[in-house]
Amino acid sequence: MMSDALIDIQAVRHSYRTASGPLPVLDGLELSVPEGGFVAVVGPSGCGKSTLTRLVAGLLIPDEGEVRVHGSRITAPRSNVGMAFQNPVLLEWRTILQNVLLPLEIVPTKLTKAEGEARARKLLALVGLEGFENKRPSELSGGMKQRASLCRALIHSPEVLILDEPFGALDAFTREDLWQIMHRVKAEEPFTGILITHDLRESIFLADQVVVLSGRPAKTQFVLDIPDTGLRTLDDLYTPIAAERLNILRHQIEVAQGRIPAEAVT
Ligand SMILES: Nc1ncnc2c1ncn2[C@@H]1O[C@H](COP(=O)(O)OP(=O)(O)OP(=O)(O)O)[C@@H](O)[C@H]1O
Repeated sequence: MMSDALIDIQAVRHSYRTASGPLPVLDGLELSVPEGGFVAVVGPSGCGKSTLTRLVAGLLIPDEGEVRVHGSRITAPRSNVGMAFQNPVLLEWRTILQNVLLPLEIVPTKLTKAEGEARARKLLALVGLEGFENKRPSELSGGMKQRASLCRALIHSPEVLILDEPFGALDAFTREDLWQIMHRVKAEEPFTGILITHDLRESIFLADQVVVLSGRPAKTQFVLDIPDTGLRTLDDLYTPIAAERLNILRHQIEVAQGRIPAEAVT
């Protein structure tokens, strides 16, 4: 199918082979992210959200259906992807700056060593870590480590940024700080991204589209567009429209969990 989406997932089905037989995880996954788009994916625990990120990174080829990036079918692992996870996994024997530079040692880059370092310093300043370049990971708080991990995911200007619950382990205030930092980063360093999250407020604050997956095997159950209304502030989460969006998504999650019938929310 022709599409101008940067990431285009169509009719994907996949089962893991396990000792006790095939485990169907995805059945009817559809997802489309335009260039510069930021899509949040929410769904019941264990429904296949991380599996979706593996498909986009080319770490997993689906049994059926297609995963395309820029129109090309993904058939092998992709280096042009940036990833950040709940656990920031920074290397203790490297400084923060050296940690951020790590992807440039692994994936092909046009940047010289000096340019790479300048970019790393710029990204660190953008997330408020100026002055921490030469610290070790253990000298940083959880939120600061996660900010460094975000810089590392962006250092090679990836075609796609995949964030798999990056703020999940942080306390509520730190998480809200990170949300605001994400907006700053997106404005200064535009990216195309997929955010996996369990936090509905996070999804409507950060993304321009929220995709709800059904229970396993997951299909795309519901899509909510969040129109671009310019810069978002935390106050926007306490408006009637935000309350309405959260209510819609909460009900969709209840449907996905099988706790209420689909008819109850239409
Ligand atoms: N390599 C694998 N082999 C077999 N089963 C797997 C494999 N990876 C994941 N699974 C199973 O597939 C299902 C979906 O896993 P996945 O990690 O994609 O879900 P998730 O939605 O990200 O979960 P959570 O919300 O708990 O983070 C789970 O039941 C998991 O146990």
